[in-house]
Amino acid sequence: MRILVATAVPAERDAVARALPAPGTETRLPAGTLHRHRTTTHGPDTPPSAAPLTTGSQPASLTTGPEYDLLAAGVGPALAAASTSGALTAAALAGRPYGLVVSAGIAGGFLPEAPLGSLVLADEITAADLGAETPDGFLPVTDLGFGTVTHHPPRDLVRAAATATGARTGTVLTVSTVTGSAERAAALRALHPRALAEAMEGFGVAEAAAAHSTPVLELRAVSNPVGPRDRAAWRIGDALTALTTGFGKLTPVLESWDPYEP
Ligand SMILES: O=C(O)c1cccc(C(=O)CC[C@H]2O[C@@H](n3cnc4c(=O)[nH]cnc43)[C@H](O)[C@@H]2O)c1
Repeated sequence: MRILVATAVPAERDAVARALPAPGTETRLPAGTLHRHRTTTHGPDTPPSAAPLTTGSQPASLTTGPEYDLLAAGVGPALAAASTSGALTAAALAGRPYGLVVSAGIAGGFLPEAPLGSLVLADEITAADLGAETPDGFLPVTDLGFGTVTHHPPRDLVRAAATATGARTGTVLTVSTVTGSAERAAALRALHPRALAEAMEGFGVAEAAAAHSTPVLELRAVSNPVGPRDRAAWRIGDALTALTTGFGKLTPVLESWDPYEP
């Protein structure tokens, strides 16, 4: 299976890359640069040092495992959607479509459920503020008769991935504005009681994946609490380390996942 992993920034992409065994090759697209990591399975006669990285004329004891394309897709839902869509379209036109898209990166966590350094897996990827303010409160665009505000990753995949990584599962919100006050954090939780984390790309990545009928997953490592802004208190390094560790535990699950299994 080919898997597209979309992060916001290169530091997050590189944190994911550190969990993958093979060195990446780079492919330029109009929408960004894909860093390709190919996993291989070695038979008893093929020491890893002798294994070629290309798929052409492989020895019988070497099979090609899943291929991961890592993309720093940009910050925010619109750029993330555009970049992800570009990569999905390029793959489809090349006759090598992706079987799964993963939105990965750091996030703000709602305390106490999602503490700093913890992992969160989305069972719902929700656009938190896509809608309209009315005198009676916020209305999602779906209540206005448009589009969608939530995407659901495959339930069996979320369950297996959470078991393997130790991540908590719940709603991951996508916002265009990072929350900066206790009042806004409380308002978001009132609207989305199952929310564990907020980030800025998941819904955009999921919209692009849905347009290509491709399943999506969102994995986040918590770098800061959702609430009053205190950038100096963000623990980005710890979150990137947690992302690497979590992604390393996730790969066997992705590699054994059968999208057609009921
Ligand atoms: O400065 C750095 O070294 C650095 C390294 C990795 C990532 C960053 C970012 O600033 C990533 C921005 C990205 O993170 C998500 N995020 C993190 N916390 C929150 C939050 O509280 N609310 C919303 N989004 C958050 C988000 O997806 C951003 O795109 C810097």
